[in-house]
Amino acid sequence: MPHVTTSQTPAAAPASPADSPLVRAARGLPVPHTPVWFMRQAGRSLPEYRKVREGVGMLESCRRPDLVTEITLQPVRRHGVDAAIFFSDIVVPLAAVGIDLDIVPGVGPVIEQPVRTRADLERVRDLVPEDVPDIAESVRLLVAELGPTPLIGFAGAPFTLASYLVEGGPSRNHEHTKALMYGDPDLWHDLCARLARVSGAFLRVQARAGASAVQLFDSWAGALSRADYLRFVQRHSADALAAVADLDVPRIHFGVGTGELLADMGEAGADVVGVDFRVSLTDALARTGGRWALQGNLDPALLFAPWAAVEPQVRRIVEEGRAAPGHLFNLGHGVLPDTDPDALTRVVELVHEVSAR
Ligand SMILES: Cc1c2[nH]c(c1CCC(=O)O)Cc1[nH]c(c(CCC(=O)O)c1C)Cc1[nH]c(c(CCC(=O)O)c1C)Cc1[nH]c(c(C)c1CCC(=O)O)C2
Repeated sequence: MPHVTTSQTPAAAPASPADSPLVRAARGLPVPHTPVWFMRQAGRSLPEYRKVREGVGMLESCRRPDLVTEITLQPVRRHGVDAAIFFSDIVVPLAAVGIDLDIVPGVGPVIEQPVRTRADLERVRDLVPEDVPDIAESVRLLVAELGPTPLIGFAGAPFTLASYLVEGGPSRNHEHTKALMYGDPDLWHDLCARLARVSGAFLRVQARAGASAVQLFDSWAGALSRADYLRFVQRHSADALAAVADLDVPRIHFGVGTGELLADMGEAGADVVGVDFRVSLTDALARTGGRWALQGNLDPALLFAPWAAVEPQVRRIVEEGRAAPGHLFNLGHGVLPDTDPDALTRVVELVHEVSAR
C-alpha cells in the first residue's frame, strides 16, 4: 500500500471502503486524515431523523430497510463523517430470536419477562440469518449507496445484553445480574455463551452483507471489577468477536467507564479499543501498550459548551491520537439527544483540517 501523500486532502475520496481512512486507521496504516464518526450519530439530534420516525416505533423502524437506510445515511450526508453506523439497536437480535421486549422512549429496552432461571434460558435461542433477512438487505442497500464510505455494523456484547435480560431493563447497579453471576456461575456462563452466539451471528450477518468494520458495544462493562470482567465476561466477548475473525473486518470493542479494562478488552480480540471520556488517549495508550488502535474520546456533554471551549479539546484529542498506532476520532459515548447538530459538523471539519497530512 503506497504511503498516502499530502496532496490527498480530506475531500479526496478513497477508492473503496477497504481503503478508507477509517478502515486503514483501524488497521494501524497511514491515513490522509484522522477518520471521525460519532456513536449515535443517527438519531434524535437530527430533525430529519425525528421527521421520518414520526409515528413509527423504534423496533419497527429497525426492521424496515427503507427507514434503516435513510436514517443511517442522514448523518453521513449532513456531517461528512468518515463512516456510517448501521441504524439498529443492541436488542434487535434478541427480539429477532423471539424475546418479548420493547424499546420505550426515554427509558430504553424493557424485557417483558426477565431471564433469571435455567428454564428462562431456553428463550435465548441461536440466531440464524433467516431470522433477519431485512438486516442483510438493509446492509446491501447501504453499501451500494455509500460507495467508498465504510459501513460499521455492530452488536451488543454478552454482558451488556445479559444485564438488560436479567434486570428486565436499564439498571444503575446491575444487582440481579451480579447476583446471578455469583450465585449460579454455570447458569451465567451458559447465558453468556448463548448471547455470544446471538451477538456473533448478528455481526456476521452484517459483515457478510458488506459492512466494512464492526463494533461490539459493552456499554455497561464498566460496572465490573477487573477480576469479575476476566472471570465472567471476557471469554464471551472474545467468542462474539471471533465470529467474524475470518471476514477481514476490523473489530472495535467499546465500553463506558472501562478505563481499567482497556487492555483486557483489546485482548478479547479487537483491532481497536474504544475509550470513553474519563481516560485521556495518552493514558489509554500507556495502558494498552500501543497494541491496538484507539477510538475516542470527546465528552459528548462538551458539545453543549461554546465552540471556543470545544475547539481546543478537539485539537488536543487529535494530537494525543497521533501517538497511537491508529486513531478513530469519536465521542467518549453516544451523541446526546439535544445536541446541536451543527456542533457535530464543526467537529468533523476541524478533525479533518487539523489532522490532514
Ligand atoms: C446500551 C445501548 C442500547 N442501544 C445501543 C447501545 C450501545 C451504545 C450505548 O452505550 O449507548 C446501540 C445503539 N442504539 C442505536 C444505535 C444506532 C446507530 C448510531 O449509533 O447512530 C446504536 C449503535 C439507536 C437507538 N437506540 C435507541 C434510540 C432512541 C429511540 C428513539 O429514537 O425513539 C436510538 C436512536 C433506544 C435505546 N436503546 C438503548 C438505550 C439505552 C436507548 C435509549 C433510550 C432513550 O433514551 O429513549 C440500548
